[in-house]
Amino acid sequence: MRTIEDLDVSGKRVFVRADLNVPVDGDRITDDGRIRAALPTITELRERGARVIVAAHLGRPKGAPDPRYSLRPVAARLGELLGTEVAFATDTAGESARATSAALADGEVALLENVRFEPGETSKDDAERGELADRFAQLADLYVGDAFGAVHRRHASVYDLPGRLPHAVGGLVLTEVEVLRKLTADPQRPYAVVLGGSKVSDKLGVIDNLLGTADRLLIGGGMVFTFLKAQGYEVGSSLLEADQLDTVRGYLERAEREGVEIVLPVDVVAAEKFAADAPHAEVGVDAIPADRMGLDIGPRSRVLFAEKLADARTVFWNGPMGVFEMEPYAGGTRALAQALIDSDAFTVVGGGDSAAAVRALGFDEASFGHISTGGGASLEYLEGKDLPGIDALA
Ligand SMILES: Nc1ncnc2c1ncn2[C@@H]1O[C@H](COP(=O)(O)OP(=O)(O)O)[C@@H](O)[C@H]1O
Ligand SMILES: O=C(OP(=O)(O)O)[C@H](O)COP(=O)(O)O
Repeated sequence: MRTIEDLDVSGKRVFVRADLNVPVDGDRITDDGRIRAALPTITELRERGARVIVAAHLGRPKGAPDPRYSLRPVAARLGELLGTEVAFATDTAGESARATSAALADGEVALLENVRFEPGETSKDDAERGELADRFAQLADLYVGDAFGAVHRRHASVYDLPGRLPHAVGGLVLTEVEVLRKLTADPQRPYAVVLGGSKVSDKLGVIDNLLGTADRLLIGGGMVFTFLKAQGYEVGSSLLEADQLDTVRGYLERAEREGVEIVLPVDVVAAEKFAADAPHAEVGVDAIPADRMGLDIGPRSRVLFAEKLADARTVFWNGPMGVFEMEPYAGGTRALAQALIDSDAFTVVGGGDSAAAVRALGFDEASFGHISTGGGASLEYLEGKDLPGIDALA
């Protein structure tokens, strides 16, 4: 795979696909970790005289412009961090994108509007993605793939575009893969994987493969309720993937057969609604009221999870244990982060929100072995799956 050192970038327009999918509250960026992680590649390209066109997604808009998902605030923050103006194209691959990229001088940077405003970006149809990739290709001379958090997505700007331009892999992707390789090659055991968060349908599938590699699987966050329901508990109005219950029962049986320990919470914090000021209480998993939703793991579960991590030698964690953005439901995630720090294990925290949680709750990033910018991407890498955004760079 070519790296950016192998490209002659001086005076060239370089399309950099980055993962700038940061958490936002209105137009305020609540954690800029992914923007910071994108800086080294952009800075090196600028210093070598490239005209840098950055492309990225924010959230999951439905293939049309939606002001809630505009990257404009990200352009401003990127400019602050780079210490230079970042031009912002108000469309993704249209008139503004063409004019903005054409106006760049050597060493200057532009950011395109959210690539997911174009239906072709995430389309399952090769031709539709290809049509968008063709338009992207007209904006630039070279392509750099540096969006580690999105390399598991077969999307136009990640997968189809590199085949249309001379390309190279970015330094962030290289660093991430180097660390994660340690976890696939020969992890020190016991090897524990902690899964949580809200992208439940996306991430349930990885469990099948993790049962073959991990010694212990701890389940928290929104993932919990499909497991509890599969075991016969009522979960009220909690996040539930009702069509995955049989799959999850299959995982539980297989884990039992193969001696992999699946650790589930024994209590949760159940709230009347998804709000920080909602009435809430700690309840056993056998007593979740029908009109309440589980928004965090409970105190007994926090102790249990810490015990299960204490003697681990390797831990991979993706997905917050609860809705950490609201203080009443942050305790589980805080306790889990502390348990990783207290263990002697090599610890990897992956995922946009998991990394943001660790920082928001005041932990020192240096207390962890590695903080990865990719959650789903790391998990698919650990599964040994082909990652479209890396394969396309070969
Ligand atoms: N019990 C829960 N119910 C609903 N959402 C939850 C629950 N636990 C955690 N979450 C949410 O999960 C989100 C992060 O999930 P996800 O995107 O899968 O993680 P990551 O970005 O780290 O890969 C957070 O915004 C958090 O509020
Ligand atoms: O936030 C991301 O992934 P993550 O939540 O698994 O870390 C990436 O930006 C990918 O976003 P997507 O899961 O909407 O494709």
